[in-house]
Amino acid sequence: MIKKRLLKEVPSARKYVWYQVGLQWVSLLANAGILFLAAEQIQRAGQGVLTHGDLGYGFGGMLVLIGLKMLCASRVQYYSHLASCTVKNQLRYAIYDKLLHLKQNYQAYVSTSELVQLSVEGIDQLEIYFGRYLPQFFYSMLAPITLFVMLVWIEWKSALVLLIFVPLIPISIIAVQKFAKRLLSRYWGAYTDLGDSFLDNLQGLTTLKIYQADEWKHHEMNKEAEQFRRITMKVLTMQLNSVSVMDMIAYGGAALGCITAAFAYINGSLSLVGVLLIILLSSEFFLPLRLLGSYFHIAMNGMTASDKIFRILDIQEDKASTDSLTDSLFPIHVENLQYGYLKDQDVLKKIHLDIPKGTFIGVCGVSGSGKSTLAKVLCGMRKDYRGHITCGKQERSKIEDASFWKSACYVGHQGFIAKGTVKENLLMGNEYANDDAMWRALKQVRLDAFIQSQGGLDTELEEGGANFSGGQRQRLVLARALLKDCVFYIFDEATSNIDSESEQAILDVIQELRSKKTIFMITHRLRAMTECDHIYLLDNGALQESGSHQALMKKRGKYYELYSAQQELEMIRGGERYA
Ligand SMILES: Nc1ncnc2c1ncn2[C@@H]1O[C@H](COP(=O)(O)OP(=O)(O)OP(=O)(O)O)[C@@H](O)[C@H]1O
Repeated sequence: MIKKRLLKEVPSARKYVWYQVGLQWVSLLANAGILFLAAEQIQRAGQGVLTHGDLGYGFGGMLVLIGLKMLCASRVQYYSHLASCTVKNQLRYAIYDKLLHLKQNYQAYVSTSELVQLSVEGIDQLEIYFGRYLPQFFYSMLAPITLFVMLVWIEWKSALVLLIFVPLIPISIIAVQKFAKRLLSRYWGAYTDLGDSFLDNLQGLTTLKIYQADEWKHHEMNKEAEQFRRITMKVLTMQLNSVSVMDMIAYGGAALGCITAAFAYINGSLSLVGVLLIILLSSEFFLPLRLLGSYFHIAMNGMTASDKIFRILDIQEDKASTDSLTDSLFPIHVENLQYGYLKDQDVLKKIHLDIPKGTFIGVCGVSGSGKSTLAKVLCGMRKDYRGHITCGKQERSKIEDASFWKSACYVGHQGFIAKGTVKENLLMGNEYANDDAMWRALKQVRLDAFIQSQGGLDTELEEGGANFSGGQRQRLVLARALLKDCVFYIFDEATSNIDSESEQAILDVIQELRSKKTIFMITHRLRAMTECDHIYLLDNGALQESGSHQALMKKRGKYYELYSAQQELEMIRGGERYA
């Protein structure tokens, strides 16, 4: 019923839990005092001996105790809030910190939507665990014992009856716990799956509309949502049933305690004050546990979410990647490289390749041959490879990413563009770049005239650069990469899915760069490869051919076949265009 790891994870929230328990206990004593004073007044009134002095003393005392109770209640709220805030802050910080340590690699372990759900709603559920459930847990142990100690002096039989019924409530909670755990695990599974599908479908809505597949996806989502609704209803039913059982125990126990006290009063072994006190306090025996039971289900939800949060926090980071790049990045030497996303399914198979300083290296191959995977491994996004990648004399997997990225830059086919101005996006490449340098870079990628016409460097970009065309976005990404001015550029399909004018502009820039930098270019457009110093052709994850464009063409192997087929296709397209 208590998760020790959660308590350990947020030590600073623990003191607020104890403060709440203490204040609730003081409030219980105050309540007992109020009831005692009220019972005493009633007895005196019944005996006809109630004086003005008694009334003043009784009501005055009750007012003071009511004030104390109110103060305790407000402080309990305050500390509950503090406990929740501390937990939320610390756990969200821990997740964020973990993500920073996992770097680009985090998606290998957890999907973005699951991460968002756990960090937002999952942690919100823990707010109740710390803010309400935990203090209530300890208080509901303390309250019946305190009341028993008080009432046992008044009438031991009634006190014992009340005490005996109390443990039945936690027993009923424990009985449903096992079932609840399984059910809540399924609930969270359905919830994160639905979140994944929702995000996926939202991102691909345009494509779904184009293929008129939105209706079909709509039905799929409805099915998933229905599954989620069913499991949610099961969770609610389980919670309501369990609350009903607890109510039966609580009210049954209180009633039995009251009946025992009433008999004692009739027999004359108990005073009126005693019987009134037992009747009025009997519900206090059960109320804390009854409340604990209703918090328990929400807390269980949080505990299940916490299992998933701990799974993220427990991901083993690449502790080995702590070395700075001490010497030159070059030559980069890849030897016997093997890598697979899944166990026993290698996507890269015993690859050997060299990237000497100042060379222009090309990698090609049909779709799915492993080109992007090779780039990911080279960039350190996947470090659990077998074989060797040495940068100078250092193993790539041991080099800290920040140190690697000081010398290198990666340009993929969909570079990240942040909401903000063109200038802000360019400054990401080099925070010290001045306006002249930015205009030079924009000119190099042939985007200067367009940016000028839009309002200059302060032109606003929407999220993801949505108000720019695909080609303009890609040229902006390249301008940013140029401003970085590093020694090693990795281009991974940097010209795919864009117009021919933008493609040519990007290829021209890469050509210009080759005299000054080391370039590793992945593309399936073989026309762009003819100027490479060395080309590697991958086939099904293995290195099939390598050499210069001329040597590979002479060889008349796979490269020749692919190149000739693409040339033919382009000629046909060209013919069609001019027909
Ligand atoms: N995250 C992933 N998890 C599991 N398998 C993956 C993942 N990414 C890629 N793969 C698999 O690895 C293989 C190589 O993919 P990769 O993206 O490296 O190919 P590629 O040559 O770059 O293809 P393309 O030219 O189409 O981009 C494919 O069979 C693909 O299904």
